[in-house]
Amino acid sequence: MANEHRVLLEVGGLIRSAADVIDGPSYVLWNGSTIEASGGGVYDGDRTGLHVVRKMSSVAMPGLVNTHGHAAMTLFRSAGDDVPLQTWLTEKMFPLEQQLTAEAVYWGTQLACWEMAVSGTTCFTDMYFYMEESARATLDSGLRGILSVGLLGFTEEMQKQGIADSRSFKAGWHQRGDGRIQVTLGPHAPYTCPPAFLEQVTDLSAELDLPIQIHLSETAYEVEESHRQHGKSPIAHVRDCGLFTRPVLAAHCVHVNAEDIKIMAEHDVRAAHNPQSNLKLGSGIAPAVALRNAGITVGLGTDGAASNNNLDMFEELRLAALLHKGVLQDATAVTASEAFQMATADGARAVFQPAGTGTLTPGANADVVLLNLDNPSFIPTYNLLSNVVYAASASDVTDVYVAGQPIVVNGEPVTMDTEQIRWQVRRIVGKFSR
Ligand SMILES: CSC[C@H]1O[C@@H](n2cnc3c(O)ncnc32)[C@H](O)[C@@H]1O
Ligand SMILES: [Zn+2]
Repeated sequence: MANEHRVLLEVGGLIRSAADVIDGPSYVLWNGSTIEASGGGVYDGDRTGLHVVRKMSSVAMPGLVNTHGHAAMTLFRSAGDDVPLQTWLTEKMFPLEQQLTAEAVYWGTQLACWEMAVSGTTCFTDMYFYMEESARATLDSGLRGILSVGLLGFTEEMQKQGIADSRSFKAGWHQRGDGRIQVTLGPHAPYTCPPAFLEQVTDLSAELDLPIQIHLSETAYEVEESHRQHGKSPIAHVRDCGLFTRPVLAAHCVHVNAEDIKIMAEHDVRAAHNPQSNLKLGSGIAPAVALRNAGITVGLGTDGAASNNNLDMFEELRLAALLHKGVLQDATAVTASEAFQMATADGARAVFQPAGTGTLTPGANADVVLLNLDNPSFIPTYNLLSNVVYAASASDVTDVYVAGQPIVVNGEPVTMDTEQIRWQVRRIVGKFSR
């Protein structure tokens, strides 16, 4: 009988990494959750006990990494459009979020996992409420989640509760699902977390050995207010609260100056670039090229579905490659290869994964996405990677594996009950008042 734990995937093309593309017969072999071998041509090792999956009309690529989001905000998709961030947050989202329940977050997160899986995302970050439910939904979906309790520090009671919830979230969930669930700390932003609270979060991060994710320098208003209140930029302010003594993923970084970029580079602060959300909220465009040129690891993200309004990383990948060409009037600003790197290996580094993650090379997680080479997006293929970045879309995704396990097969999610998700989300959302 075939050993189901060693899988040989035979494909018609292989993107092992942004720099290593094979347009022709190739293979990926994984053992359990880890890639054992990959390369061009026909696998010439011993085939005894291998489960062979032959998909010669597909190209295999590493799963996309969504470095910033709020999964259960799928519940609020299109519930607050065409307003700027502060209005969106305080007048639209906060009142809706008051009505959240544990059950709502479970089904909202399952909906996000469904949407992300079928569009080729295998790993995502989350910062939200009722995070035990987000973790449970993620675990059930089979995806990989880098999750944090969203911390708002408006009152001392909220701060105490947030610290306690983060502690118990780590105790209950960190490294569950063979490491698919990873807990981080999630102070929302410097404008919702006072300095003493950010210092406490920094200490907790060191004590629990957990990285931190935070929104930083998203709008011009945030930066102006930071100068008014603290006499410095949000980046300098959180640095002075000690945050950058710990591994930090900073979401947005739209309004950063040269000094901010220097501080981020010096402290190896990683950035999540969310071009669609920043455009939709009218926040601006992050200087992703300057950040990368300074040596900062930049990943791509969607942000929540209420500010995007979808979780499709193929759109972010394409937009990141196009946007900076236009802004800088330089067609070489972000190449297809650089955009792909941001959406995969750099994204994985941004969310604190070990080197090699986000590639299909030996030792990496078997997080694999297949795209249909028979679709128009791949005809013809002068440059396979260019087809993926500039022509492909989520509709080209046919199969998705996370940690070697099938999540989507022939376009159909196999770990999630989509009929149930659809029904539950419609039922739950029907009870919200707006
Ligand atoms: C405390 S849980 C997370 C919190 O963040 C809000 N949120 C979602 N997207 C953004 C964004 O782009 N900037 C700032 N805050 C955001 C979400 O509504 C939750 O309240
Ligand atoms: Zn966000």
